[in-house]
This record gives sequence, C-alpha cells and structure tokens, in this order.
Amino acid sequence: MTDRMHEFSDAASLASALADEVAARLAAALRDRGTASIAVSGGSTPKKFFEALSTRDIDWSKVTVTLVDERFVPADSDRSNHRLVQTHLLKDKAANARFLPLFYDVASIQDAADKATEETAGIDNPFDVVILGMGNDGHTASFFPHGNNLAQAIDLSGPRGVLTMRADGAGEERLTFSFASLSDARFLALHIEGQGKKDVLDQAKAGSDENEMPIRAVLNRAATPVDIYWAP
Ligand SMILES: O=C(O)[C@H](O)[C@@H](O)[C@H](O)[C@H](O)COP(=O)(O)O
Repeated sequence: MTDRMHEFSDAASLASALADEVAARLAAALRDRGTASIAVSGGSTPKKFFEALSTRDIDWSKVTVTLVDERFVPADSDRSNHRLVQTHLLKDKAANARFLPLFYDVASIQDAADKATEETAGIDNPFDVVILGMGNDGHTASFFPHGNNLAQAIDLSGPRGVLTMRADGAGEERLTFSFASLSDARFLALHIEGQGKKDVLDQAKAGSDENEMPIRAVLNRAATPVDIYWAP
C-alpha cells in the first residue's frame, strides 16, 4: 500500500498539524455518523500531539478514545499508556471524551485481553482515527519482532479485538489490538520523530521480513494508505 510522507521542521509544528488533521477527521465522523473513535499509541513521542489535540474544540462527549496497545500494568504505573493519555490528552476540551482502557485488574493477561475485546466491541468499525508509533526495532503497536503471538496479531484474516503479546524488548507483557482491528481505519497515521526513527523507517521499507520488522506489515498490507508524520 502507498504511504504519504508529511515532514515538518520541528516536533511542535508536527504536533499542531497532526492535531488539526485528527480533529477534522473526528469532527467529520461526528457530522456524518454522530459518534467518533480514535485509538492512540503510547510511548514518549505522542505527548506534544496529545497536548495539542486536547485543545481542539470538537464535541468530545461523543468521541471514544482507546489505546492501540498497553503494557500489562495498572493505570497508576508510570509505564501505563492509560496514565499517559489521562495526563496529556483527556483534559481541557477533551476532558469529557469516553475512554476505554485495555488493562483490567483480572486474574490473567488473557482475561484482560478478552475483557478489553468485549468492552471495545461496541466501537463502530472501522476506527475513525488510528495513531501508530514505531520503536527502533521496527515494532508498532505491540507487534514486536519475534513476539509470541506476532503471526496471529498481523494476520489480516484474523478477528478484530485485543490479544496478548510477549517479546524480548517489550518489557512487560502487552495487550494490543490486532492488525485486523487497525488496518482499515479511516485515517491511519504513523507518528515518528528523529533521524534515528527515519533511518529505521527506511530500513523497514528496504526489506520484507515482517517478523524481523513488524512495521512492514502496516506499510505493505494496511487497507488504508498510511500517512507518515515525521519531524527531525
Ligand atoms: O506502548 C508503546 O510503547 C507504544 O504503543 C509503542 O508501540 C510505541 O509507539 C513505540 O514503542 C514508540 O515509542 P516511543 O514514542 O517512546 O519511541
């Protein structure tokens, strides 16, 4: 699938432009269907974008926010993507958005994945907006190289929903939406920053082994063209 590069001079201008585009997409969904949905990634990159998006004046009360993936930690952990989104996005104008977590304090991570699948099943398909990040190892979402459930996670013939992932380099066990849940988002963005991540992207584009660099599954097989947002 073709991707579209959007390059910016700095992280602040990228954050503002991506927030404008996402707010416009969500507003269009609200106008056309009365509701809107967005799944965002965690990590360190999205903070400025989240802060900018939180100020955009749309009817957030009809927007469902969830996570592309989550570490299997409670929301009070400093490793929690829920905590990251609560701190940087779900405030200001976006304070009254509906948030659906992936982590649940249940007996096992599989029970949490099953509950997250059940709780998010009510979100209309496809997502209106999906924001992906990318690690220096070429992972995206929690599709980590050689992850124990990677083949299932990036199999587009698989079901929509949340599955578990364990992998070297992932730290905690992970909860992640499947690629089938994310691939056909109406707006599918990859948000990366720094020359190092640009080099990783170029390396991913130069090869085809998705087990080695799972971002390749998104770049090569996503149903929706990927809009890549990059700043040095
Ligand atoms: O839970 C996570 O860590 C994210 O969802 C993950 O997929 C992230 O997007 C990349 O690891 C990039 O992280 P950085 O932005 O910190 O480089």
